Amino acid sequence: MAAKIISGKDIAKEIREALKAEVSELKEKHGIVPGLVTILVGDNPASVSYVTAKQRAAHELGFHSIQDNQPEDITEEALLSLIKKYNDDPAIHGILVQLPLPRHIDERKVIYAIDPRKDVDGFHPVNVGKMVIGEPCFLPCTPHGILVLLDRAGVEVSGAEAVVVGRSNIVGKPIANLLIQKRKPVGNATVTVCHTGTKDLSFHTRRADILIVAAGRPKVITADMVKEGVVVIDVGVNRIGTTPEGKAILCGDVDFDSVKEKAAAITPVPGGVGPMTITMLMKNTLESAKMWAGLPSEVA
Ligand SMILES: Nc1nc(=O)c2c([nH]1)NC[C@@H]1CN(c3ccc(C(=O)N[C@@H](CCC(=O)O)C(=O)O)cc3)C=[N+]21
Repeated sequence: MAAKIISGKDIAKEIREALKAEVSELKEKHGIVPGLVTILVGDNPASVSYVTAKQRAAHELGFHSIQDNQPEDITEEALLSLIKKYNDDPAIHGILVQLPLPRHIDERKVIYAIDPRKDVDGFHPVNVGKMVIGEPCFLPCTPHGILVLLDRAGVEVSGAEAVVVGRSNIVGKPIANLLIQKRKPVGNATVTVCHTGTKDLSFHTRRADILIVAAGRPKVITADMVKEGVVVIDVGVNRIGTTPEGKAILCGDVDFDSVKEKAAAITPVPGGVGPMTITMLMKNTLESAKMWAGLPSEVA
């Protein structure tokens, strides 16, 4: 069986159209413009390209958006006071500090410094805690995007065996948590969480009806490790080379070419989860703007 390709790119485009309409309505009816600041420390090429994509999306939706570039050697103290400035800025509803940060800066301190009501990444412990107990909050963008992808692709999640490979704070842990919740439309799965050190990884992955891979290693999941008819969500973004024109060559954590022959559905890399991550950042920022204005919102 050749898999249905779940195009995150197309689904993201549809959702952004809907968000755009909502942004204009918010502007017309209430005079509110969602505001997003993305803070980039240094000039790591991958980080620059992600932040640029986020800013482009924000512009396209009609957000007030600020790209705040800081030098690699900014002190932790200066970065923390910059965050405080945006915490206190009423035109800003979402603050994103691009990770990873240089080694001399404590990421924990930075995440704790962001006002949880502007934490559109969903990384602050207040939001992580609310997510775990099922309260309205900012969901982390990648797991949030995966929920939407599964919903839009019509995947039956309730009662399914979902296997997550990877246990990071930004993908593995939160997606496993969300999938076990009594949550509609996507939830009520039976979840196993593995990682690259799991004994007999393929014993687990072969049981999966839904396989979510965020291992951070190129092509760790091969065709022999999955069952016929599985739905595969590939979260990996690995740069494995450069084209003669100087563009990065990307691949996922799944060996797409072989796995697609056995899967019922699969997300590609690029064009799968990545565009959804950015779209959910926009969604969270819009919901934040509504919350700050005292309007009904999904995050409060
Ligand atoms: N505070 C913070 N929040 C983040 O959300 C965050 C972060 N730091 N640090 C890095 C990771 C990574 N991430 C991606 C977003 C979009 C694509 C994406 O759109 N990828 C395109 C390809 C992009 C390309 O060509 O490089 C695709 O898969 O089609 C990928 C990765 C967000 N992250």
